[in-house]
Amino acid sequence: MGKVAVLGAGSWGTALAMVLHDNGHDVRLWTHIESHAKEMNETHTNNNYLPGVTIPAGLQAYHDLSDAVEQVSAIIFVLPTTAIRSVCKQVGAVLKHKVTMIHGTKGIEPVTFKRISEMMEEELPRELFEEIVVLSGPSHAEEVSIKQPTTVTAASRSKVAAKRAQDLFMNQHFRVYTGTDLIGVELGGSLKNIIALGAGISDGLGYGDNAKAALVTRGLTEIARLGTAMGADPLTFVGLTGVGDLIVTCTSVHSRNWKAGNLLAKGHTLDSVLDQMGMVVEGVRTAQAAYQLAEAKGIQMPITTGIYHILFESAEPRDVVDQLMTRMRRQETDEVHAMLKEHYQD
Ligand SMILES: NC(=O)C1=CN([C@@H]2O[C@H](COP(=O)(O)OP(=O)(O)OC[C@H]3O[C@@H](n4cnc5c(N)ncnc54)[C@H](OP(=O)(O)O)[C@@H]3O)[C@@H](O)[C@H]2O)C=CC1
Ligand SMILES: O=C(CO)COP(=O)(O)O
Repeated sequence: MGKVAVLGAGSWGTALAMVLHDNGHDVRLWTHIESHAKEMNETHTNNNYLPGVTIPAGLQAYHDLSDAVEQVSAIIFVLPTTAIRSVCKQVGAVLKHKVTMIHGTKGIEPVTFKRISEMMEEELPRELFEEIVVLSGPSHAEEVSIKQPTTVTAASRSKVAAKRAQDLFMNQHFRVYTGTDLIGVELGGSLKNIIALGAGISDGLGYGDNAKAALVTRGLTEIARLGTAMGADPLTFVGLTGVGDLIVTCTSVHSRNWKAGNLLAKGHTLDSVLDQMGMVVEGVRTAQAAYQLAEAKGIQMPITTGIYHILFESAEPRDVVDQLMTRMRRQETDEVHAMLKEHYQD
């Protein structure tokens, strides 16, 4: 078992570091805040991000990035999307050898429309890695940190790199599949956060299970519509990192995106919601990116568009629901369903 670094000591970085520690790795959990590293090492807790969870004594928090990445065989980026570019630059300045680069971040950059692995490829010196791996799936940190059964997928263009990530993380509580559809896995994990904001809004408005099931199902259709236009395999969206993650994020009490949507529906402003959350709510910026991307590509994403209007143009949630319900009459299936049908007929 070797040395590995987890960059980002929020809820997900801490939970993933605990999985790696359980698997016998020498884990360095890096935070950009010195007092945070000190507090975690002294108290074995991370109360702002994973309250009530004890961090094992052998799992060390680091503040010095060059110490954290020294001699590691793998680096796992578990940061908000907004921090990926700057932390990659910092890693590029201190890392001296090739490693397996993995990330667990779920977002798309507005304006550039870049996925996380694309940003990493742009910012990290090419000689430091071969192919990037994304680790994604229905996996809330709160459950992973207490060893509740969880399944995820490690996807990379390189089967060898995906297998390396599987070997690092897999254990009896944390089951890791491999895959090669990097684009589909990254997009599914990012776009589902927008729909989860919608599920929180729907629940906050007092709508019931029928509305939520409709959001999940029609949300999946528009995720797959954009995803396939971006080069993803449509089948990925019916797997763990597509519908699986969509279900958990739209229904779990742990979801940050669901909670944020719920508060918005109850009349809180976006700024006050983001202040209250104290953790990253990726769906907000991803809604901006997906809305811009759908407009640029002429792709129909009515739910995403409605949520964008609520977030950034002060639209009333109830009016958005009315608009969605009274859109032009359509048939249910479209080109994404046709692609799936073709696949299953093969
Ligand atoms: N939470 C979960 O259950 C899951 C989350 N994810 C994804 O993982 C990613 C991280 O999420 P999560 O752990 O929940 O986020 P949190 O908000 O819990 O933690 C984010 C961490 O990143 C740090 N950070 C913020 N900006 C920077 C920066 N510029 N440089 C260095 N560190 C920085 C924060 O530090 P500070 O304390 O200073 O803010 C904090 O330690 C997101 O993309 C999320 O969607 C994926 C699966 C599950
Ligand atoms: O991606 C997640 C679960 O798989 C986490 O979602 P939230 O950020 O909404 O909590």
